[in-house]
Amino acid sequence: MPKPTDILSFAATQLTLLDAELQAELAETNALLSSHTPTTLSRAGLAILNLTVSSIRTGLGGKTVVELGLDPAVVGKGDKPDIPEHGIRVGDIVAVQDQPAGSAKKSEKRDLAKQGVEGVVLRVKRENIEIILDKEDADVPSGGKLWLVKLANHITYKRMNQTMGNLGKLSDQDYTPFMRVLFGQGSPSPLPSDLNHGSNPLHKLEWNDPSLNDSQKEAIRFALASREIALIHGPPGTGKTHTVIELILQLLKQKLRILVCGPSNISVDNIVERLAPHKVSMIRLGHPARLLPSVLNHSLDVLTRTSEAAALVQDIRKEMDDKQASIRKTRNAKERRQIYTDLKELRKEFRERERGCVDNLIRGSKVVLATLHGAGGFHLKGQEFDVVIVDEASQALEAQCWVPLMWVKASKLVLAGDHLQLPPTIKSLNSKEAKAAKKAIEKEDDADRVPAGKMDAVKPVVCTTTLETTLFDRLLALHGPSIKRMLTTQYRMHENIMQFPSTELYDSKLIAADAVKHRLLKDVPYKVEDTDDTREPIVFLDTQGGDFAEKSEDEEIKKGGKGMSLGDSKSNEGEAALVKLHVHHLTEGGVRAEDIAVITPYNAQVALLSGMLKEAYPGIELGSVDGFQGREKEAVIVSLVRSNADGEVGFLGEKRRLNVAMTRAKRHLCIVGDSETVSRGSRFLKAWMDFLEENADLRYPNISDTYVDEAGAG
Ligand SMILES: Nc1ncnc2c1ncn2[C@@H]1O[C@H](COP(=O)(O)OP(=O)(O)OP(=O)(O)O)[C@@H](O)[C@H]1O
Repeated sequence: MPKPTDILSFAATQLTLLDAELQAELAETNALLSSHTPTTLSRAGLAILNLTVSSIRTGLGGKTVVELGLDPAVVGKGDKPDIPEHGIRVGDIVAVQDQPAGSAKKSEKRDLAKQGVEGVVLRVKRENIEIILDKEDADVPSGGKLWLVKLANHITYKRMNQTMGNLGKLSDQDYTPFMRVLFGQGSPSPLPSDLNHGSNPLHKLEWNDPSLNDSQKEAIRFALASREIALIHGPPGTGKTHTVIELILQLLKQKLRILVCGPSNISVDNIVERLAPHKVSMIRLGHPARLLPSVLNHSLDVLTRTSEAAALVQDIRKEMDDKQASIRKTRNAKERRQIYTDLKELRKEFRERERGCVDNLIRGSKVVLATLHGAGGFHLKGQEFDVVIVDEASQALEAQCWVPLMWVKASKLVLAGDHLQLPPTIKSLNSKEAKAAKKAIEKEDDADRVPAGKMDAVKPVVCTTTLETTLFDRLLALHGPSIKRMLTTQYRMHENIMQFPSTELYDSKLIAADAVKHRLLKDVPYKVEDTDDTREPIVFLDTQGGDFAEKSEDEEIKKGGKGMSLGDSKSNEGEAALVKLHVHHLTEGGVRAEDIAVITPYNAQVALLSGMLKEAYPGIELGSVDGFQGREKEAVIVSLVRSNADGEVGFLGEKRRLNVAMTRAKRHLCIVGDSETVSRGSRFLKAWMDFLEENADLRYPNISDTYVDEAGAG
């Protein structure tokens, strides 16, 4: 019997864990801000110096938008006023402050982090950057030079916290039967007994895409027939989004109203783009600056401007802009106060009119799309949907999934994802709260342990969660595999590349589509020579023997938003040289650098490789395994890095990370690693090394090869 999850204690645990996660993120940002000078932060891409306000206007929701550009005093004569390269992106939370002197002491800087105004980056252009301010009456520092600095993103936490807070306030009679199923207090309604037979009406569906494969069709029928929950399990390259699109079209044929969400803007935009050719009446919520240009025509903002009611809203917007402009000209405190009062009134009026206009638009749409977080905006409060679909569901925190579920009225949920790839990144994994939650889970597991050999008959049960447990994981654990259907034909990898992950992780169920199963690099649709490398789907450069030892390094702050983490990382120079050599061989054979990706679990190795490869091969893509999830390339080289006498594998011990690493390549996968060290890491790693030994083109490079060929390798 599945053990039901106590909803109140679930909400309380989530709140504690979310708070620990926020604290971890704040601590990381504070450590950065307090221990580095503004110049270092700017070099690391986390701050922009020497700015001034170039204009202030009213944006969506009546919020103040400040545009910042480079201070003309720092722009050389005849130079373009372009902002130097930085890693601040749309959606980032930033503070705008008077710029501290370059020599400011650490403690002064720490205080500064609390001054100035905070806001969200709305638009990033070469010459300026726009920020929506959080507080309506915030006074932007003016006069001297300003700087802008990236802060921890606490806004997403706020919404998740509110959601979990609201969940925790419900009483027993508030729980709908749908919610009870989500917490195992009820079982999903039984499926029609003839679902798998031709007699069921769902077998007479007219498909919009006749090329759907059988597992995709079965998943769609299953999702249509399920009353409360359906999980669509899409291993790498199996057309998960393809299936979701067809599902949406079928639901629309049944005249149902659908809310489609994903954890990121890109996951949602991807669906909008693929639905657009089907002429679906849909609306995409979310700020236009965060949406892909191709999606804008479906965005609420653009539709609001082009609809009839829009004119009324525009009038007020103009009046507010004029008032904003006048504040800056006024020095008189009394006048300024009056203007703020007027603005407040106008803002109220603006919101009311805007709400009316927006409400009409949204209520008229059969498909509404938003990020999970965005679905919690006031626009959707209490609206009714027949089905909520979450794509990339295993990339979302459970609390994130509850944002739409608590906010709109819905009675059915479809999750599409792959719980065997990486879950969302968690920073507080080792916090006190996270450890306590893990312990509680282990205790539950122990209580449920069954005699060996009977395991299959028992469903795993997870009543307590860590932040890493996604809703997808928890539902699967709660109700067992009968609530999911797996897509089994993959359209990405050569069959040899697919084989190991299929056997080890997907019950040997994956099948390579005919179009891809024998594709090699030498067959790409441009001229590539037939070489020892281009004719091999898998190459293993085994560095065993101890000559290619790893190195530990303290990671410096890196350029760009994602590289904020400080701490211990690993690199391996010998492996990096082998990677370079392999890239050299591939490109010599005619493979374009743009068709090659080099990935590795360690940031220090990314940095090392970047220094060695970027200049010689500008088109090549380099990055962490985690950052490459969801992507694919013709040729992928994976540098495993770990090589030590103790068999320490750290990060590599995570199966889901390895799964991502080994399933990105379409035609050629080259693994560079030390089989001796790696195979000691886990049973899974041992099995992988054995598989490579038998099935890959196995090579034992010599450290001296890397010196000789280095010279010739560009
Ligand atoms: N039935 C099908 N017939 C032919 N090609 C298909 C079919 N289904 C999916 N594909 C192709 O497979 C590829 C992957 O599809 P899609 O982008 O939907 O995958 P996904 O599973 O969402 O991706 P990921 O593996 O990154 O999660 C696409 O190129 C798509 O056109």
